Amino acid sequence: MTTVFVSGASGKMGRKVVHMLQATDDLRVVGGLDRAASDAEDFPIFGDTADINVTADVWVDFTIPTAARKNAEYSLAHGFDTIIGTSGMSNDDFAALGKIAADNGRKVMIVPNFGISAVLMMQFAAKAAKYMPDAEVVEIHHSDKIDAPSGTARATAQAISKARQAKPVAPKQTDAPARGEWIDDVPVHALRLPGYVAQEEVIFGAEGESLSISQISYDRSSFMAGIRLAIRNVADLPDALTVGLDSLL
Ligand SMILES: NC(=O)C1=CN([C@@H]2O[C@H](COP(=O)(O)OP(=O)(O)OC[C@H]3O[C@@H](n4cnc5c(N)ncnc54)[C@H](OP(=O)(O)O)[C@@H]3O)[C@@H](O)[C@H]2O)C=CC1
Ligand SMILES: O=C(O)C1=N[C@H](C(=O)O)C[C@H](O)C1
Repeated sequence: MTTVFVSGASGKMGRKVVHMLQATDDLRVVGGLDRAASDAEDFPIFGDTADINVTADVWVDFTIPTAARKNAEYSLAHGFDTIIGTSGMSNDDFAALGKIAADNGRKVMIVPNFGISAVLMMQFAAKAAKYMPDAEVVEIHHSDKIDAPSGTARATAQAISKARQAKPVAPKQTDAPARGEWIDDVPVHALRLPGYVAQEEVIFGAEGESLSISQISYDRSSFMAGIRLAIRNVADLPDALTVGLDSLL
């Protein structure tokens, strides 16, 4: 039995993760953290890390960018292998948490997207970028998402940039807001609309042809299999810091 602590337990993802854990035989939720403490569940939800009086094998965080790093600094120093789904952290945050994990003999896994369609989309986009360096990313999310662009879009842009073997031929970065945010020399466009959950399209252009790779999460259930996989395997990862789900697939 693997015990799990859910940070952001009262949020949209946190509640879904709790239900998934309660329905999974080898996983058990033993505590949660959110902005407001609660005893409405059959496990305690604490309102502050200072109040936490339970421990668990794995800490899972779905909160907000400004809270996720602080929460993980606590969890890694208090014996929890830690999985972060929260988006919006910087590469400096990733490196700092990797060091804290290593110093404490723990593992930290930071996963921009737990959905298999999104993981495959990023892999396919990296493969295409080798041959088609000109690409733009368009992501659409629900209207209460606070960070933009999404963590998935950032990771996609970074993967495209890393895989390129030639420079893009399209015009370079300009200050025109309509051209999006350039991440590692890849323009990224973020839309926020009611009715959507999460989706992304990567559009490649080359002389006389184009390629489009897209994925859609219609429901947050799309993330649960990836989260289960991460919880079951985080302790056995070879490195203190792992980014993405790819190494577990
Ligand atoms: N990697 C992936 O596959 C996925 C990642 N995400 C990411 O997960 C994160 C959460 O998304 P979502 O559930 O939709 O967001 P929600 O706003 O629904 O949930 C976030 C929860 O965190 C709580 N919270 C805020 N500050 C703290 C804190 N300091 N400590 C503990 N809890 C806190 C919020 O409380 P309050 O409401 O009171 O502020 C809220 O209950 C986002 O960054 C999102 O991008 C989402 C889906 C998939
Ligand atoms: O906020 C969300 O909902 C999501 N956030 C993640 C991101 O920023 O990429 C993952 C997924 O897109 C859902």
